[in-house]
This record gives sequence, C-alpha cells and structure tokens, in this order.
Amino acid sequence: MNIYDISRTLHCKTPTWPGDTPFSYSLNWTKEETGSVNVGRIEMSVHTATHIDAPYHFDEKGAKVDQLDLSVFMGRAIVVDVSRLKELNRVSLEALLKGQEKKRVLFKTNAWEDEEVFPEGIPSLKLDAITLLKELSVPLIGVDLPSVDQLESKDLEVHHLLHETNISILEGIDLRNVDEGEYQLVALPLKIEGADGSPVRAVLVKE
Ligand SMILES: Nc1ccccc1C(=O)C[C@H](N)C(=O)O
Ligand SMILES: [Zn+2]
Ligand SMILES: [Zn+2]
Repeated sequence: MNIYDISRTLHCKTPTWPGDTPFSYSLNWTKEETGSVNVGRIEMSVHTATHIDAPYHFDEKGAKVDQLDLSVFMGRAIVVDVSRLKELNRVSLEALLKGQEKKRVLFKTNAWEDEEVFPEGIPSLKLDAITLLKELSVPLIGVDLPSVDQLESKDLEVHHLLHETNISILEGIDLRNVDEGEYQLVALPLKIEGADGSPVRAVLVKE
C-alpha cells in the first residue's frame, strides 16, 4: 500500500490568510520544568494550510465541523491535472471528468508557487463547472490553493454554489508529488464543537 501525504506542514512560516492568526506551536511546559514531559500548545486559524470548510464558515445556518458526515472525507478520489487549462469551466473539465461519477475530485492547479508565501492570485472554478460536478454526483472537491473562490471575493459564490450542490470543500492540499489517477482519500476534520473549519491530515492511498 502506497500512502501519499498531501498535507502542508504547519510551522511558524506557514502562510495564513492576510491578517488572520499565524500558526504557532510552542512548549507550554518543558520536560525540564515538569520533570516528566514536554507539553505543547498550538494557536492557529482553522483555515491554515490543509483544511476543510464547514458550511458555517460562510452560512450562519450552515453545519459546523462536529456535525459533518465523515464519509464524505474518506473514499474514492481522482487527481486531475488542470495546470495547463486556461479556464476551469465546464467545457474544459468535461473530457477530464468523463465517466468519473461519485468520486471526490482533487484539482492540481500548481498555482500556489511558493509554499512559504501566500499566493497573490489563484484560479477558481467557473460556475458552469459546478453544474458538471453536480451531474457527476461529486461529494467533495479539493484544491491546492487557499480558497475555492478568488482571494478578493466577498460573496464567495463558488463556496455557496458548492454548498447548495452538496459538495464539500477541502483547501490547501499539496499535490506536487502525486500523479493524476485514482486513489482513496482520507482527510478527517477534528471534532471541534461549533467550528467553521478544521485542519486535516490529508492522505491519498493507492492500492
Ligand atoms: N481565513 C480568512 C480570514 C478572513 C477572510 C477569509 C478567510 C478565509 O479563509 C476564506 C477562504 N475562502 C477559506 O474559506 O479558507
Ligand atoms: Zn477555508
Ligand atoms: Zn474556503
């Protein structure tokens, strides 16, 4: 069994959404102090690095992280290389996704060039592409980007339309070391009561 880790590393240089809480890990107690153990603490925005968005992130009435159906975050997935496409629209994706019903779709855009710098501009799905995902009953999409919408978007129309279409959102994956093809995805959110998102450890398994 081959396991590909598609998670970004959390460290003090992990870029965050501009203005959001930087990631930090530090020892609250050292082994020297306690005489027995090192004990760490973390501080972070839940939208850091590889994470999922709960609908509550963009919809006051939306489900929170601890209420999500976990089966969406585990199961058959395909990685599609869209790095050469001009636009992520229905027509350009149709050929790539033909016959791929019910699989999670992970889009490899390669557009986040420097992992230590928050990108300035990113590609995003055109709304007609989401109609195609709906027809294919795609349960989740993943992107190697900090958002499924344009970074400056305030209405978050891609987030909203995906939610209305019952498609879950995985952001900030790292697909640089994986080829196109079919895998099993595992990317489980933490059980954080009431949260709008959660970091995940995302892996692809090739059998
Ligand atoms: N962290 C933020 C802080 C302020 C405003 C937006 C964000 C986001 O994370 C939005 C992004 N579309 C996201 O879902 O991850
Ligand atoms: Zn997010
Ligand atoms: Zn998002």
